[in-house]
Amino acid sequence: MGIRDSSAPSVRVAGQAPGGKFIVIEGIDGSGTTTQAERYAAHLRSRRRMVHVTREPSGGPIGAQIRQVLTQRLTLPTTNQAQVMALLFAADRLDHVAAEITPLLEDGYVVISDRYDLSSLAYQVTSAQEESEALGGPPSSGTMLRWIRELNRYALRPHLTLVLDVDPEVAAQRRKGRGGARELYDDAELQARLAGAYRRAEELLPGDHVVHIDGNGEPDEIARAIEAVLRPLVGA
Ligand SMILES: Nc1ncnc2c1ncn2[C@@H]1O[C@H](COP(=O)(O)OP(=O)(O)O)[C@@H](O)[C@H]1O
Ligand SMILES: Cc1cn([C@H]2C[C@H](O)[C@@H](COP(=O)(O)OP(=O)(O)O)O2)c(=O)[nH]c1=O
Repeated sequence: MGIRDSSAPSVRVAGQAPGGKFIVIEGIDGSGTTTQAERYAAHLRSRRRMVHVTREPSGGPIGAQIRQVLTQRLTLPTTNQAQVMALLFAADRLDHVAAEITPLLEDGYVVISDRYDLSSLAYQVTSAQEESEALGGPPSSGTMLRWIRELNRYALRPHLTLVLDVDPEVAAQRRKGRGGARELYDDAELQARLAGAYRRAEELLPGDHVVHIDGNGEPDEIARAIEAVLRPLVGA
């Protein structure tokens, strides 16, 4: 079981809330973030800790709109689609932090978010790059990366971001097993590029504490690795 730890203190503009702990879990579609967020919460509950699992897009009003786009119930114009999505996700994130995450942290909860701004830095940067390539345009990733960081300047920094690194073929098999309708980013080539972006997550989030966990194995083995990584931070 491989673990890679950036061990950097947070130096981003937005501070960390006092009280509880804010943990983010990230990875490509089908990497197991939902499964592992729930498993870790169950572990903490069994130790009588106050824990809350949330996700992005959030359950708030902007999150609901984003889900309509992801399920292609709502269609955006194809030009600058990644930019529009980045704006929607950044707006949803600030609402999510203010309405749900910060109040619970202030009450001392461990808040686990299934996705946060690393998803925007991976998905929207990579899909903008694909769009630009399809139009025969110049590489756009540096500009887009800086712009998305700016959009998320006021997003509360997590105490720790866990990245589940999973081979895109393994994740695709899992998505197939899970069933459900095809979503906006459900494309093999995009998911392979995203897996590469996640492997370089600490470059996308300079100053944040990022830990990689090999997510290809059995759920129990991954859950044990996550508990070991988070024990010093959470104390359980
Ligand atoms: N380590 C694992 N090994 C095999 N299957 C898994 C593993 N983790 C999750 N799954 C299954 O794969 C599917 C996708 O997992 P999920 O947690 O929903 O991923 P994500 O939220 O990252 O898209 C689900 O059906 C889940 O039960
Ligand atoms: C938070 C966030 C998610 N996303 C994408 C990643 C997923 O494809 C989708 C979330 O949909 P969801 O159905 O929750 O997928 P999963 O169970 O794999 O997390 O939204 C972004 O593109 N940017 C973001 O900032």
